[in-house]
Amino acid sequence: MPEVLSPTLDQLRRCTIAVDIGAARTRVYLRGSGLVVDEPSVAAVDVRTGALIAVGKRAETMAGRTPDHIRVARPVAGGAVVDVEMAQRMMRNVLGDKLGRRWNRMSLLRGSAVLRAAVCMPHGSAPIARRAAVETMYGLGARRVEMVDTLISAAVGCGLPVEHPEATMIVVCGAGTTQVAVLSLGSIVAAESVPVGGDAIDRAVVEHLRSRHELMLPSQSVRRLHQVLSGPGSHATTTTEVYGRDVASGLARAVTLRTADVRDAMRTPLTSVVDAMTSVLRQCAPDLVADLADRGIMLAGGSAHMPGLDTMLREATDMPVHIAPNPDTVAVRGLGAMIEGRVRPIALSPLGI
Ligand SMILES: Nc1ncnc2c1ncn2[C@@H]1O[C@H](COP(=O)(O)OP(=O)(O)OP(=O)(O)O)[C@@H](O)[C@H]1O
Repeated sequence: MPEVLSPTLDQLRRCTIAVDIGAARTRVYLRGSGLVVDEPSVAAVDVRTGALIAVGKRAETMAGRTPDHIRVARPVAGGAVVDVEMAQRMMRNVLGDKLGRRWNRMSLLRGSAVLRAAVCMPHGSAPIARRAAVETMYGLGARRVEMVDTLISAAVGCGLPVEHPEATMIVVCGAGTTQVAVLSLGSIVAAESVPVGGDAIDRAVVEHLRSRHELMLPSQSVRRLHQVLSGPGSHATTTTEVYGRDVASGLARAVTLRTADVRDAMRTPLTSVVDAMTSVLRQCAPDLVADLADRGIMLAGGSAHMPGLDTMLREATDMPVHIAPNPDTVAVRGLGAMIEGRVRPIALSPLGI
């Protein structure tokens, strides 16, 4: 059971940067400066020369539109860096000189001092995933890497009172993974991680259109569809027209979709998220579950922005669901708070003294 507020807080305070390398976005917090990088985890490479053509937002816009000699690579998948070299090149590029001057100045000031980085890792990461994260950071000049469970840094980033004896529940729904935890007294009481996130929910909507309406929807259109159909003020009967390519003829065609259709499509991947939530609750003592019934669940991660997701989780669990402020950056901001020393260590007096 990982400790939230443990002696490693001292080690974290010695870190210069806090990093969250996600399947969708890479975020870097620099001590003393705040969030300096929040870019898509994407790199475009010329396969003939191996040269990097674009990274981040510019590379992401190229996806699906490139000629044969350009490959759009995503070096992070399923909560782990799957291509260390590409991740290093991408990060070096998105960081530019944001880190360089300061990182170099610090190494001069400290002589041979060890440059430390803090990285948040998805709950239950395999050793190979941890190794890949460490190697990625070594390639950027770090000489020591401290790892923190994403659920813990996200809870801190949401401002949840994790060190108190009452239970708090957090659901971090990212692009490829959803992590769920109940925390109390600075520790994770129970947690689960499922390989389902916003991307799987989007894919379910695209698949619904393909199988029910024989329409291929461009992936960029899914977000607009969510906003129109599941946003504030929409009802089950609200409709919108979506354009795509007819599966058989290949020609452009429109279909009319209802909010209820989109929600039905989202429900299938969400079943695993709800199962993970109920499994975590089952592992908790009744007193903790009673706390949660009052306080509710904090929803974080980029997919918390998805209109209607909070309502669907509320309906499925019968518990209040609150969306964290700036939910997509909570993990890196929580880690940032730790490296800045803004997180108080837990102080428990030994019994009988
Ligand atoms: N406004 C929005 N509406 C709908 N979905 C959104 C919105 N903003 C972000 N998302 C979704 O959030 C996901 C990205 O979330 P986040 O940035 O937390 O991912 P990540 O940390 O890189 O991923 P992971 O934790 O799985 O490695 C994507 O699936 C994206 O489609």
